[in-house]
Amino acid sequence: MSVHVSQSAHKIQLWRRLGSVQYRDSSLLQRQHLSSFSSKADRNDDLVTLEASPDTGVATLRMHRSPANSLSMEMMQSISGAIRKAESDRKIQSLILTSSLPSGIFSAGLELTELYQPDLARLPKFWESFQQLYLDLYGSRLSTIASIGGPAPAAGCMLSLSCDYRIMTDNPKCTIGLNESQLGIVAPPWLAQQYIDVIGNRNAELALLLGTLFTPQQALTVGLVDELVCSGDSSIDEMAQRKAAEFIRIPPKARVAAKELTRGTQIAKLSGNREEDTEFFCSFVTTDTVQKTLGSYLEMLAKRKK
Ligand SMILES: CCCCCC/C=C\CC(=O)SCCNC(=O)CCNC(=O)[C@H](O)C(C)(C)COP(=O)(O)OP(=O)(O)OC[C@H]1O[C@@H](n2cnc3c(N)ncnc32)[C@H](O)[C@@H]1OP(=O)(O)O
Repeated sequence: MSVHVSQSAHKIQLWRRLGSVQYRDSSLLQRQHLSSFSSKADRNDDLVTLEASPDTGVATLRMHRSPANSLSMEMMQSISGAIRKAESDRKIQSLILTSSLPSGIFSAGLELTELYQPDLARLPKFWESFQQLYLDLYGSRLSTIASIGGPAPAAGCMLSLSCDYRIMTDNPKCTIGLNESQLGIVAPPWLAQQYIDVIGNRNAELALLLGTLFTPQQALTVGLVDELVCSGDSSIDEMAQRKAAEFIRIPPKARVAAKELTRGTQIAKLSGNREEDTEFFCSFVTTDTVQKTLGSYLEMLAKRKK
């Protein structure tokens, strides 16, 4: 236990050092105009759908925030709300998390307009919603299955890592991983720890440094996903339903206790450190250096599209 705490404290210090030393004294934001990245608050609640089936004990949470299921504050709150709703139904034991966007994109990660030239009053609430989503999904009493039919970079990968089981479509265009370093940012310690726990220290170290996005085959090899579905095989939804049924056959109390064994420490750690984590995020993301790099990344995305 004490080893865990000291390792985590060290990680937080490393994260903080990136903000306070490398980017010290750079508090003014560079304002750049990027017309295609201008949205901020979502106007409606129609971002996710929850379909619960008391007969099977399985609920399906479908994300459909067009165009890429990027995680705005409202989107994260909607997902958290749907997880809690499913949990409140005692007949539900399993949750499948998936996308219903026609493009198949699972989630493009954090909504970049929340990070770039951010609304400073909204920024802490945005980050708290991200923490809350992690706590709700990673700590859920439900068995959770990510059905990943498209790309899942950065916080999209976090959604998958927070589930108990990950099934992905075997299409090389669908990549997954924590690519933050490519954007000039770094994953928070609790997200990096999930990565380490799932793919091992060395794989995580290299992938975090390089911002690697794994193809499905590579993701399977490093253990980032548990199973691949080839087109022509049974559908990814059917496979997710089958896996959910397998989890449901385990007595729920034992299943939840087993989850607590592997996740409890990390969940308690973030729960006790939310304010500090938020303060660090807000000061880090608003530095000149991070803002410039995010601006360039957004331009690159817009150009790539053209
Ligand atoms: C400072 C400390 C912060 C620490 C935080 C650490 C935790 C998490 C960080 C993040 O999650 S940052 C987000 C990282 N995400 C990405 O790098 C993904 C960027 N997007 C893509 O690579 C691609 O869009 C895609 C997901 C692979 C899909 O590619 P595809 O070719 O199918 O579609 P596109 O044409 O590129 O995109 C469609 C549409 O979506 C918009 N979009 C994509 N990603 C985002 C996003 N993250 N936020 C906002 N908007 C996004 C893209 O601009 C297109 O919009 P339109 O032009 O169609 O309006």
